[in-house]
Amino acid sequence: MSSSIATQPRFSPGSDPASIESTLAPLLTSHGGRWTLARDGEALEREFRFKTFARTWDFMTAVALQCKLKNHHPEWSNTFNTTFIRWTTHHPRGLSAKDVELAAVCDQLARDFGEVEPDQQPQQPQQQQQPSQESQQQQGETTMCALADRAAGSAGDCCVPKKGAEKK
Ligand SMILES: C[C@H](O)[C@H](O)[C@H]1CNC2=NC(N)=NC(=O)C2=N1
Repeated sequence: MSSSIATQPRFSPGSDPASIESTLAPLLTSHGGRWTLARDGEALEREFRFKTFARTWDFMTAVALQCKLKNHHPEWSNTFNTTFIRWTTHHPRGLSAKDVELAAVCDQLARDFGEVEPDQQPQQPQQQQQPSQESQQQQGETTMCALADRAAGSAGDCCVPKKGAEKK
C-alpha cells in the first residue's frame, strides 16, 4: 500500500467532515473495513482480488460506470486478477464525500462480482520454496500502488478547472 499510512483524514476544503466521518469510519481497517487512509489522510486505498482477469475487468467496468455517473474518478491499476484502487479528490485537494461514497460503492460491487477473500487465496504447491504469501502479497501491492502512482502522475492537473471555466 501507499508509503504513508495515515490515521486522520484530511478533508477536501468545502467538505463537511461531520457528515463524512460517519460513513468513512466503517470502511476503514481500524473499524473492521478494508480501506486504509493514505497520502496524509487525503486518500482511501484498497486492493481487490477476483478469481479471473475477466471477473476483475467486469468489476472495474462497473466501477467506471459509477465514475461517469458521479463525475469522479479513481487512481487505479490492474494486474491479472487484482486491482488496486485509490480514491482522492484532486481539486480541491483532499478526501471528499464522493471518495467515501465511491469506496462504499466499490465494496458493494466487489461483493456482487464475487471478490476472493484474502484467506481464500489458492494454496501454492508445498514443494517449491515460494516466497511467503505475505511477502508476495506485499510485493504485489507495492507494484500495484506504484502503477497507480505512475498513472496519477502522468494525469497531471486532471481536475484543475481550466482558466475561465469557473467564471461561466
Ligand atoms: C471538471 C470535473 O468535474 C472535475 O475535473 C472532476 C472530475 N473527476 C474528479 N475526480 C477526482 N478524483 N477528483 C476531482 O477533483 C475530480 N474532478
